[in-house]
Amino acid sequence: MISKIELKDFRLFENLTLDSLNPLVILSGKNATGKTSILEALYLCSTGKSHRTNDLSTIIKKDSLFSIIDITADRKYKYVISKESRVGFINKSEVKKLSDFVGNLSVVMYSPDDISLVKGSKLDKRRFLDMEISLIDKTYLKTLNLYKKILAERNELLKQEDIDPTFLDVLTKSISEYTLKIYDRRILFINRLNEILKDITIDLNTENIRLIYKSTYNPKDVLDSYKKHEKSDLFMKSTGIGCHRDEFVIEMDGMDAEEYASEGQARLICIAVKLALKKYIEELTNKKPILLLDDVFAALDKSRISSLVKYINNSYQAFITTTSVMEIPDELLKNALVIRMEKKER
Ligand SMILES: Nc1ncnc2c1ncn2[C@@H]1O[C@H](COP(=O)(O)OP(=O)(O)OP(=O)(O)O)[C@@H](O)[C@H]1O
Repeated sequence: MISKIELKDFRLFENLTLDSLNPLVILSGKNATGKTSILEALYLCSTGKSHRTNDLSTIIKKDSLFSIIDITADRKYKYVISKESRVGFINKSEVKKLSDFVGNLSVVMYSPDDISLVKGSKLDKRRFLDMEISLIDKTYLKTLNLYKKILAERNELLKQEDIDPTFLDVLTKSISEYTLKIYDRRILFINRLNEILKDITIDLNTENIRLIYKSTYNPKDVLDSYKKHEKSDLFMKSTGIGCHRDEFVIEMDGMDAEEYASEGQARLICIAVKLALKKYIEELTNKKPILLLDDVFAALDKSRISSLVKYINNSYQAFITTTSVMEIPDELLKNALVIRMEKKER
């Protein structure tokens, strides 16, 4: 459980300390008081990445050189971010490889931006798969990086004037093997999420939700798919099929949620997927992920809120942001530490 958070030169905070934290923490305050930034800091310490930007230099407080996030939980985690580098520390010792720092502190976050799981681009969806699977399975990240290397090499070769067919065959065989490995791992992840989602959708009293993986090749014979696509690849001078082109769609009672889900339904789908992810991480890693819920109640009606309360109260620890504590159900408020975020007068 996280008992203390200290931020230095992080986003709008010059120095912030939140101490003696509870299993349930509610961050309440007006817009732009830094509620989301606190969740972002926890997410960064867990995944090494921000959920809202790819450019980590933007998280450093304006006119400062670096940000420091200090978290006290089962161990002490420190993440130092400068414009040029990122360094993680566990119990004051520097962790040489960032990949060994990430994933130690386990969190699952829901943010309104997660709507991209339902309505976003193929890239958004692949990012979700790759990021979440990488955090629970380090060999997946290695496989993915090797895949990207072979893909770059194959694309490079396809751009050449005189293509050596033997070399192309070697790369095609290799990329098809890595594609299958990545496909298998993604399918394993999606199948288990779908199993868990069955119970969660009953509890949340929502439509049936299923993630359906869409591959750009025939997984039963990946090499043959690449061979059949070779002519087009040679013409386009780029590899047109493979894991870098796959995606998933989410079905709601058998219909494509991207087309048919209302705003509220889409948000509920995202919440359900994140709750399923939390359960999956628990099963697989024996860790107890901390729930980070950004503005989670805004989109939900009363009955859905009370179902969600059950999940939150049963979770190991949860941080919830809200612009008004009035939005928070009494069953949560009575157990919560409410931190009121104030805007600094300029
Ligand atoms: N690098 C930075 N340096 C200084 N201030 C920053 C930086 N990045 C963001 N901010 C400021 O932080 C504030 C946003 O904080 P944050 O998004 O955490 O607020 P919030 O309380 O979650 O708001 P909302 O309720 O609107 O979601 C904005 O005023 C923004 O201008």
